[in-house]
Amino acid sequence: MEAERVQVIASVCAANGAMPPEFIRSEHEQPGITTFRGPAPEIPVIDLAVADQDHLTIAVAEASREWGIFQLLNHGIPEEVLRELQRVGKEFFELPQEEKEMYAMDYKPESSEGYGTKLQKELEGKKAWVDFFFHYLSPPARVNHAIWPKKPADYRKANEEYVKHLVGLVDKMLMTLSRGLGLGEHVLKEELGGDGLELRLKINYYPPCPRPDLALGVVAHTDMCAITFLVPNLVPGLQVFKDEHWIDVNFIPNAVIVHIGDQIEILSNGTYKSVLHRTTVNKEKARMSWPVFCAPPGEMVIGPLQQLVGDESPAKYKPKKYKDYAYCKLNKLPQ
Ligand SMILES: O=C(O)CCC(=O)C(=O)O
Ligand SMILES: [Fe+2]
Repeated sequence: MEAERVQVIASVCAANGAMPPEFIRSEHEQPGITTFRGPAPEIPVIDLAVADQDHLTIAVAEASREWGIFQLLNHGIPEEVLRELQRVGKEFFELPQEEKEMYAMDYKPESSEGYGTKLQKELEGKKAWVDFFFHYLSPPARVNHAIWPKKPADYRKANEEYVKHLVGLVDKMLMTLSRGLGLGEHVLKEELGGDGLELRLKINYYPPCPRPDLALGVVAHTDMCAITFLVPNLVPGLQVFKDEHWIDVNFIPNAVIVHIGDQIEILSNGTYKSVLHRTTVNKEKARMSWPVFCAPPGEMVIGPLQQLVGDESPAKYKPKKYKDYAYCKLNKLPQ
């Protein structure tokens, strides 16, 4: 089935100013109504250059317990590497439509890769104002360069450079999160498959939208993976649900945004929170973001760490193979 790309719909809207009704959210979701306008706390910002290991552990553990999301400064990924990742992704989405369609993904397995748009409408029959591209970045055995964009020509180089830096940051944060639970620093990574940990890039492309007050980019969700590392472009749009309010994440140039996902919430037996988040869109500008979802291999069984479970703190989640968890989540079945 040929999907209708939001980018194509948006170019028609830009010409006639009309907003297609399937993108108009009901009032309880509309960002124009539900975005909190009062003074809101900012999501935690953690500067890796100033934090010594103990302070870093305390800051990361607290942010992960209270928020499930934080921004990292001085994370060690050079600015030029981020700029290149963003440039090549943007150039891909600016290619003629028929060139992008050569990468159209098939939606069968959970691990699909390629160019896509959400086919099924969500609850209440509404559609998300976003197109995307998915592909693995790591481990090498999982990477299929045949599906990576061939244009621009330096797409591969820019992405390989990014992942080279990112894997070190992922390890560092998993070690920090382990220490924050009072565990040995390698515990979380091992429970997530060790070097088999899978990093999958998604590029989100949110075209300009005539009525950003009525539409949503990505609808409210928690990430099903273990942990997500996200780089946005300059257009704001990420919101998190905190203390019953949808609040905007403030933009900090060159920061990397870290989301705790469902699998770390489960491993930590609920100590760390998988953050509920969504995205809004912009009237004039295309918003883009580059989340990298870090997840265990599908066969790994994930459940509360036995070191964290006892009479005082019974297990809150059932152990489950990650692929079964993903299947239930994607099909909206109970876990
Ligand atoms: O675009 C963003 O900032 C967030 C996207 C997101 O939450 C997702 O793709 O899972
Ligand atoms: Fe997300």
